[in-house]
Amino acid sequence: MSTPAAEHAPGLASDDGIAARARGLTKVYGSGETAVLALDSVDVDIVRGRFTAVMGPSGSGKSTLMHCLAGLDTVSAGQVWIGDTEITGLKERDLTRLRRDRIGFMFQSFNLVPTLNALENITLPMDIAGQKPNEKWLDQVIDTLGLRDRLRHRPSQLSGGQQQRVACARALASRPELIFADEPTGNLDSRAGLEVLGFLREAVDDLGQTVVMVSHDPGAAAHSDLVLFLGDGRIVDEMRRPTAEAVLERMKRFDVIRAQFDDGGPAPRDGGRPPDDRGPVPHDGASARGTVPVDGPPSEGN
Ligand SMILES: Nc1ncnc2c1ncn2[C@@H]1O[C@H](COP(=O)(O)OP(=O)(O)OP(=O)(O)O)[C@@H](O)[C@H]1O
Repeated sequence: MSTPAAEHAPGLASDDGIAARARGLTKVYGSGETAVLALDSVDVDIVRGRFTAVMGPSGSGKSTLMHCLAGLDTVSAGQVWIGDTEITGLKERDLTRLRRDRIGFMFQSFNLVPTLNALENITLPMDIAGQKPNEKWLDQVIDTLGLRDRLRHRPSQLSGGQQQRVACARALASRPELIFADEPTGNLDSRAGLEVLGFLREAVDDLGQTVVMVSHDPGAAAHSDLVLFLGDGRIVDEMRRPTAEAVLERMKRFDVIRAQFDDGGPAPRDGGRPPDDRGPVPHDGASARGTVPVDGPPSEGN
């Protein structure tokens, strides 16, 4: 399959349009009576050149899923691939190199180095890795993010939104196959948050990047192409071309389920999917377990 994103981003490892994949991904924290099943045999395909949001109630496993997909945490069972490289079972040294070379990270705290200016912060991971930035790409990232006239400023001379844009540029600078963003707007006011989401959207649409974002905010998820909903460590639903209202409505259903459970009823393992949606997983891969068909992503963004 050839997507515009694939054409934009030569040299990516996998030819099948999948930037990251998990099969049977299971994560248990602790052991014995205190063991917590954070991820329960999750199957998921992250489509390349798309913006995927991961949502779900607190404790549903969003961060754990992101950390396991990004090779930041070990898995208890199952397999994870970045492109066509299986990362489960990689030695720590190889995993570190893979993360450095192929993945960009954006966290709630920007983690900028206060003594370095914006440009130095942006190129820092590549400097550490001894890599030369591709100047044309770097220019494109800097201009897309509107940082051209801020490059010589230190983080303390930048607004929160500008700092997050620098963090975004740093994640993009080495042209990673995949960007993982954990609550990237969590520390920002709504205007700056919207800016960052707009830039992530542009990174996908204009630069062909693949973004996976964990968020609590339906408005943030509305910038994505696809929302995966986690409930009790499972992908229980997904939504294409989401709107904030539709995501909010879906999230409310988790609250209803939780309230019923708190009242003594059994908690369904499907996170409140409507009864009609509870059929078996279709053979084309669409569905109930969060497997996104390669040919099925939306053709337009928000
Ligand atoms: N290091 C850990 N040790 C033990 N339990 C953990 C650890 N990390 C996460 N958990 C548990 O695993 C489950 C999933 O946690 P996770 O942080 O992935 O959820 P989340 O959906 O990201 O939550 P939130 O929205 O509150 O950030 C929770 O029950 C959590 O308490």
